[in-house]
Amino acid sequence: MARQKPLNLYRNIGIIAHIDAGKTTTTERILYYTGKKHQIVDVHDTKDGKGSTTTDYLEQERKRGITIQSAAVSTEWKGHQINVIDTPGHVDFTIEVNRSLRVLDGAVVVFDGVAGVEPQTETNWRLADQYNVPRMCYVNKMDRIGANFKHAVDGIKNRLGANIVLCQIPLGSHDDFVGMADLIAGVGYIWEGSDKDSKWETIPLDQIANHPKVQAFTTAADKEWVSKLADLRAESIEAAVEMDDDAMHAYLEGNEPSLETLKQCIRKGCVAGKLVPVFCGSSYRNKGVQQMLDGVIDYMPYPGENGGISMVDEDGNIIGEQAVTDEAPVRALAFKVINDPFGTLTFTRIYSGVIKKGDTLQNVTRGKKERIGRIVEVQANATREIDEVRAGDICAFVSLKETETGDSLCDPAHPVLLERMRFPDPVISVSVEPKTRGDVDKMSTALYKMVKADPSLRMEVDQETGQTVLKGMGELHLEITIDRMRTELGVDANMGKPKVSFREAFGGTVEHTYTHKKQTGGTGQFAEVKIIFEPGEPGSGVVFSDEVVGGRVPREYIPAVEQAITKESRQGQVAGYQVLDFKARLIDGKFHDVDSSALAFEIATRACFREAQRMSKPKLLEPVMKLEVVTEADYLGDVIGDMNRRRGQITEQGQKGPNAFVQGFVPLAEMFGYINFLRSATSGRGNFTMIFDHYEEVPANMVAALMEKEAK
Ligand SMILES: Nc1nc2c(ncn2[C@@H]2O[C@H](COP(=O)(O)OP(=O)(O)OP(=O)(O)O)[C@@H](O)[C@H]2O)c(=O)[nH]1
Repeated sequence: MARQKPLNLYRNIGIIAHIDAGKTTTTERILYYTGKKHQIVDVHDTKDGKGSTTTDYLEQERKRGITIQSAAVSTEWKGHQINVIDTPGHVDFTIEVNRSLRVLDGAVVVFDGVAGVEPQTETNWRLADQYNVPRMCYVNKMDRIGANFKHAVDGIKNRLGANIVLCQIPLGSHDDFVGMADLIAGVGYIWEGSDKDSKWETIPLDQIANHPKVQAFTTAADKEWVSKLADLRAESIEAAVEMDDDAMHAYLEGNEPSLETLKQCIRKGCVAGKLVPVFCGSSYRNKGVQQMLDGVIDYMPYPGENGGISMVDEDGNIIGEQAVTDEAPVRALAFKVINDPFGTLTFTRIYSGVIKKGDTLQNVTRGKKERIGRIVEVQANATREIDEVRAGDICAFVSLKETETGDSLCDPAHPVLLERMRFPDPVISVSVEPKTRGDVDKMSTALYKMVKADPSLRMEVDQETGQTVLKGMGELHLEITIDRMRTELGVDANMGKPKVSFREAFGGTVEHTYTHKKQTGGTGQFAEVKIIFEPGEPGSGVVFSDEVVGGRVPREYIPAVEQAITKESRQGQVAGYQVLDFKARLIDGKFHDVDSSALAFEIATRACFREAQRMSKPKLLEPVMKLEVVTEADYLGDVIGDMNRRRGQITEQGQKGPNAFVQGFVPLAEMFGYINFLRSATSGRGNFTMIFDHYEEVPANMVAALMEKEAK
């Protein structure tokens, strides 16, 4: 079958934001207006158990009202196929945002019009920078009391550093939110009828100020925006034409660009990541969503418009780029695995080629064959079976056996690895045990499934105690995993006290020689290694270099040395935590024709590592979290005092809408149960967000006390 829809009529977009900014509501409205859903269901309703929003379908999500899993939904708008990924806002689920961004072509970043830029928006924005994802902004909740478009836009410019073009500005705020000015088209939209109607009257820009609904504005700030409309439009035109030399010249010669030219200029800048169009609305009141969808079509890239996907070798070095086209061998990336009552769904992004039902693909990451049985497209209310998928598509394969998140699926005749997703290491761990003794095996099978679906989870068995240990990105992340295991897989488990995942580092550069010699009759063991260990930059990982000359350590033993360093670095000398970021340079060594072996070199290297790390005055590192607390101003003093007691470092404080906020860094070890403190200190009115930021050295005088606390 030939391609039904040209690639330029596709948009694969993500909706990303801070918790509660309104992603789920916005996605629901998108599905409603694009005709895939016939009734508006609100997140409020679901919390009361009255309805069910499409993308929030897990029981925990309904209970907690937060979106844990990002689900891909396909829909259509004005002849375009739009695949939307609703990503979770909660900080513990950054991983979900991370992997969605990897496979998206563009993102709509949703802001709460009252709160503006929030910590998770910042984190997600930086992730989108890393993956070069073009973005547009949608300032939602303009109907809320305290909504402040200027505050949101200033945050986008100053805190996120975005070069923006205002495509729309709201006309009024809170109860006065009566419409929007479209600065690109040069018109105003004034809402008519009730919220449910979502109808509007279109009027010329210069008549907006005279409209009776605008004349009735009650606040000076709302009136001021309207008085500046002509200037704002001129600014937007300038920001647009700056993206294109021809348009800029024509504009400088006094020719007003056409609407078409303006849109092309903004599209060019947006696709290249140089310009961020800004929209506004109130999803809850059905205002602005259709215009925002038009913006998605006008400004978000189609698959391949921004280049293809990088192909890499085993070490992750880029070896080429695969363009997005049907005419190349199949290259696809599995980005999410969901255990669903109907079987496992493996969400996959197809970059090139055509995959048909019944095809066999090569899972290049695991070196296994994978047969494609059923292929489905997930729509608002149902899954639709399809026979084939092509370059640019996002779909789910049902019941794949071997594939995990991040794996590359390819034409078996042309296997190649696609650029990997990067996942952070867990920062917190808990012991878990089944509620019923007989459920031990069932629990480890269930945990294995959870870990397979979520690359930011790890499961280990503690060698000393035999306990099963689950590691993740935060307390809530682990709690929800255990909860999901109960509801989805029927295994009930208890969690122990959460523990911090500390790390270790070399304190300085050490050159050390170790000789392993053993002679107990028969063949002996002999190996000598001389290694320089150097601390590396944060995030540089473990780097090994073989700098031996003249065959003083024979080539066949070098892999044993490298592996020994990796193994030994998992258990450092301060307190048995993983040693991060160092370079190990093997510079010399000795061997013996008869007595040397890979094992002897492994033993020598491991001992060399242990002694060298101890000699280097090693450091203990702890995860440090970025914390933001928003509360009524009266409580701010107590919150700050408490942050200081928790070894916190305040970086910023100020006003956010009607509330005060404080931001800073606090060690995770001091943050367990923080929610309880905050509730009582602020009479339940304070909110916080906490995101892992970096590892930092534990002050020497704290090491013993911390280790003692951990041991309890
Ligand atoms: N006043 C107002 N409330 C809104 C608007 N959009 C969403 N909300 C409300 O804000 C709350 C959060 O909305 P959600 O859509 O669940 O937000 P979310 O960003 O998906 O949240 P998570 O999935 O938990 O990250 C809900 O109570 C919504 O009804 C809006 O435009 N105006």
